[in-house]
Amino acid sequence: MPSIRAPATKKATTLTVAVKCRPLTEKERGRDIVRVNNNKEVVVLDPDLSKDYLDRIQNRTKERRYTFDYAFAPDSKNADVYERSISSTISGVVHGLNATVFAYGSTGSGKTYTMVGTEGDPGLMVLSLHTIFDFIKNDKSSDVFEVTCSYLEVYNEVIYDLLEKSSGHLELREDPEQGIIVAGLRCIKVNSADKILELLNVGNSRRKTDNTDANETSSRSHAVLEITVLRKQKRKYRSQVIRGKLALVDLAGSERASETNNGGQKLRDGANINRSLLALANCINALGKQHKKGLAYVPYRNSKLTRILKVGLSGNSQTVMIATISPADNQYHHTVNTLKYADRAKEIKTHIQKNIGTVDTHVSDYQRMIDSLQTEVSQLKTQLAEKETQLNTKPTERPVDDELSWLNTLSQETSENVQERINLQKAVFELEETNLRNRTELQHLDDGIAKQQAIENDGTVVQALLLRRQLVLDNIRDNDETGVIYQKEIEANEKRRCQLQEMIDEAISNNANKTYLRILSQYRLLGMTNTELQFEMAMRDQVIHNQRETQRNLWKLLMGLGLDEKQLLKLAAKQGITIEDWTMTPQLGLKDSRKTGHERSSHVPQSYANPSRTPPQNQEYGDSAHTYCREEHHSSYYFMSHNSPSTYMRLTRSSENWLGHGPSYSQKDEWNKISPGGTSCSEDPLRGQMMNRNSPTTPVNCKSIFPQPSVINVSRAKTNLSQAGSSPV
Ligand SMILES: Nc1ncnc2c1ncn2[C@@H]1O[C@H](COP(=O)(O)OP(=O)(O)OP(=O)(O)O)[C@@H](O)[C@H]1O
Repeated sequence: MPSIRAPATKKATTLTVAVKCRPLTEKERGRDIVRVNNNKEVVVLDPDLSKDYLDRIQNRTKERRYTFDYAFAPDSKNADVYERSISSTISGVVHGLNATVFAYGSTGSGKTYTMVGTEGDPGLMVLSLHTIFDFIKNDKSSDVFEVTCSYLEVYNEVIYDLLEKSSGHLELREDPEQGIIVAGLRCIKVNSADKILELLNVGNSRRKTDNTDANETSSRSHAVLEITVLRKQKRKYRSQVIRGKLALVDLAGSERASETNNGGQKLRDGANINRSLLALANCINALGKQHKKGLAYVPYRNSKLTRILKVGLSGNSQTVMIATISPADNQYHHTVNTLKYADRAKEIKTHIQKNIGTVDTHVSDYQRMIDSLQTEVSQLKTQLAEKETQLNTKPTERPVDDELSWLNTLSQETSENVQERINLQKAVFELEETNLRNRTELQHLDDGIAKQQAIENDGTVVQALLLRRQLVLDNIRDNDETGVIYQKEIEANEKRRCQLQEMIDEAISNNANKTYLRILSQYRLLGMTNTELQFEMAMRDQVIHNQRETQRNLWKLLMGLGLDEKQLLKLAAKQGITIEDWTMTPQLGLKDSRKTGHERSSHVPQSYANPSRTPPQNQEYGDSAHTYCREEHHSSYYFMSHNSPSTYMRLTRSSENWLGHGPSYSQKDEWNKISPGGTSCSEDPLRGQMMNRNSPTTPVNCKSIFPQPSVINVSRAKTNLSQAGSSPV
């Protein structure tokens, strides 16, 4: 019997921001200039004591005041921070929700102290782990839990596994289900908090730290501890798996070269740390701006750190930012800077939903292909490394030093060139996707303005719409400017690629180290094929996304009919359909950490089956009018407006398919697409593929049937890609 699953509810939530001020350390002889009021307000006094009364009342003081969800004075313990600001978030992880906690602040402000802590004052990582295992221990259901953990660091834009003794460089990969993941990262099964703490200690001892003027044990890398809780539930028809993830992030501290007195490697580390923190700050800026201005492009791709934090910043995650500050007067600028970003982060919205899969959920074919390609790429990399060692050790084969270093440079540059290309190309697609949405909104606004002008007397609504229109136009312009920069970078990358290819070709024809060069060529080629496949997958993601959206809409429609649960189940049974997860659907079981006391129990109602209850609101299903949940199609660049009239068209058509009537060809042109080869096609929601209309079991190449603007983008991208990767170098 076919079955449909009630959609997992989405809940829009804002980032929780807590500020923690550390005590003055013994070494610091300065003045304490930070005051915390009512556990919410942070006041930073003007460090310049010489300012007189007149300056102050004429507002010439540099005193600053900010309000946050929570603020903690220097005498607070880590346990206070934990209890008040994140404990409720952590408990959601056992119920299939994602959570991210990250500490942000300048060097020496207390991030590591807050996240890791000491024996007498255990940090948030330690306290969270205890909560998770306590929950599991006290769980009375028959569910089976499996907890795994990974621990990585990003140092100088390279990812290392902290749970591996001598970890190599790890790569980031985009997974349609899980978002960004780190390929090859070790995930260890654990059954107690103590075991994870042991691993945490081992990992911390491997972390890159250094003694700087600002901090004796300054972390020079960003560390991410990720705990995954799998909960297997036996259901009537099949097993269900709920997966919750908790990411705890200890960032490296921003610093000023002039203050740290660093030189050489330390200076370079500092520059890299600042670069990735700047990328994070830019993302926070853009996300904060989005709240006011709609769809601004968020440059996640500018650093590994921001790509790793992407889900925590805007996707399916309940996120807490702990901004750490020092109370010392000589840290005034750092403190105010941190507070400014924290203030902006308050505006960031994420969308949380349970991660539910079934045991028989199969990995898509595309994903398998990409996985195997990536394994091949990583094997080739190992071969390359081995070859390099041989070249170093075998005296008979050893080429002259010049050749060796030339080959090393070539290999390094080839690898960087491929990675850069992949990143740039995807960034351009994401940018185009953002602007496509902006243009759709612009179109709606123009229609709205025209309609409103015809009926309105005082023009207030028109004014508001015009204001919004201007903001959207600004966004489009900003994004276009960024796009031009990316295009130039792609051209430069392409030029470099040609140069590298020529160098390798020449070397092969000159009989240089052939095997090595062939491996290098192969590596390049596979890197590019990999990119192509990822794009194909992005298209597929979009089809899946649209299916989900249609299902969501169908569900909404069902709920809106006012039938009770029994009637609906009966109706479904008549059609031979089982409805799964009925009671679980509207329940996220999550508290809004921003509220306190009795206000906190903002649960979504248990069931909408009772007609007297409120039908689902937009927000609970992801604000369908203006909120676009990127986690569902994070790598996609096709967009169909959520609030356009076509939503209903899609629903009608798809519902017919769902009920087994087969596709209807009488719908609008939008759904009657013609591939360039002249084949008419329609989308099969069950297969998630476009099918040839004349032969409904024959899939049609997806890229040919999407709406016009996207088709243009893809062909251009495809051309670029084939130019870049079709011929082995
Ligand atoms: N709440 C606190 N109570 C007591 N000491 C603290 C507290 N927070 C931080 N410290 C002390 O301040 C110093 C700097 O803290 P920490 O190493 O955690 O800073 P950080 O922000 O992680 O720095 P970096 O970015 O350089 O790694 C340490 O000596 C730490 O013990």
